[in-house]
Amino acid sequence: MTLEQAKEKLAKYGQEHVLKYYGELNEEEKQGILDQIETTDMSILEACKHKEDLAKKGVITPLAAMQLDEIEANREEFTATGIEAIRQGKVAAVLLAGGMGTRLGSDNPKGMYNVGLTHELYIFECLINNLMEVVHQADSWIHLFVMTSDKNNDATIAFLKEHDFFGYNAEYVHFFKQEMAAATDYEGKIYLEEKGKLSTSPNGNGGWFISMKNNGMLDIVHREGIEWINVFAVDNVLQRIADPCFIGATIQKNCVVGSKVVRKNAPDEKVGVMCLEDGRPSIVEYYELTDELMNAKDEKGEPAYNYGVILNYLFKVQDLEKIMAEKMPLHIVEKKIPYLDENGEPVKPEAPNGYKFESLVLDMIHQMDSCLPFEVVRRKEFAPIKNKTGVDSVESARELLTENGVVL
Ligand SMILES: CC(=O)N[C@H]1[C@@H](OP(=O)(O)O)O[C@H](CO)[C@@H](O)[C@@H]1O
Repeated sequence: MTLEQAKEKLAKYGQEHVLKYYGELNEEEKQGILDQIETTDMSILEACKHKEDLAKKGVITPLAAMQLDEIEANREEFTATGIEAIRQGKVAAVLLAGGMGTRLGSDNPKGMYNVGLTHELYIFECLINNLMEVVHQADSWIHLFVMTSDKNNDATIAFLKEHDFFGYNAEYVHFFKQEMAAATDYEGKIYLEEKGKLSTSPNGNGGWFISMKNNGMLDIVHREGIEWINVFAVDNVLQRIADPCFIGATIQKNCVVGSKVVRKNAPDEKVGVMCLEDGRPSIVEYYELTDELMNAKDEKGEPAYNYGVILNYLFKVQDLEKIMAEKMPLHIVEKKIPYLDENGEPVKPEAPNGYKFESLVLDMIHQMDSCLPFEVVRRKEFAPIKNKTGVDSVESARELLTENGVVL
């Protein structure tokens, strides 16, 4: 993009200030900021002006989950169907790993965190070990797509190569980067991180399929005849990936999405809850859950919204492609954003000073016609590492790993 074109685009969105230091930049930096201006979706900044209209929910009603007893009664049949789909190469997995281990006190990609005590055991390693169990069971490799971000792509690739992909077949591992979104002040003006660099952050986990497309990954999906994609989060070390029983149940129930859920351990547990919204499958994120929904009871007196998602979804590719052109709701998150002050000096704020814009994978569920919430045993499949200590931490995950026979 030329300087003229950049100016034109910036003027349209009232962001001309980002070129304030353009004259001071060297040629490479100039090109850098022009490229950034070209690739940044600025229409989303308009969102700031209509904050109230964003991500508004419709009428929420309960959605029943397939519970453990029903799953047990059909385990063999579901598993056989799932294994068959895997053997036919119809199933792939997508690891959402764009994040850093900042909250764990690490500067590395989150997946590089070592949860081992007497020997090294990295989060990535735990996940690959889990997937390997299915590879052995099905006697078939499963394509694993790894979503990284600008912040951690090179480190992630180098780390996995250095460790020989923890025994996974490298031909079945593919990397792609999630896109970045601009971060702004409270007036919707983009911050500068450096004189030649807009302040940006990963665009949320809802952009994963579009990013796969933009990075040429769908060519692989089509070439290989992949029909189902299991997306999952990097932070859950007990995550069962490409679980044949889950895949089989989703296929047999004729659903276009499956979502692994756990019975909530408290009404205010920090998990999104499965529900129907205006009659379609949906998820209300924990910070948007009203007291009324939190305490609602069904006819049996049980909590009506009792199934929390563990960020493990199985999507039908065909249906993902159908919704690709649809706009996703944007979530605005208040954050501490490093920026340059009036004198061009870098500032690391102590308190939130602006917005980041994210689209969320759970909003994709609402765009789908049907979803099977599939209950799993919490202590066998859910050990998320969000913090260093306390609830959902390295400590609690270690306890659960040990309980499941993993030697730390
Ligand atoms: C946008 C999104 O996918 N949020 C997920 C995700 O939330 P966190 O804020 O990352 O903890 O993980 C939770 C499970 O650990 C899940 O319940 C929730 O819905």
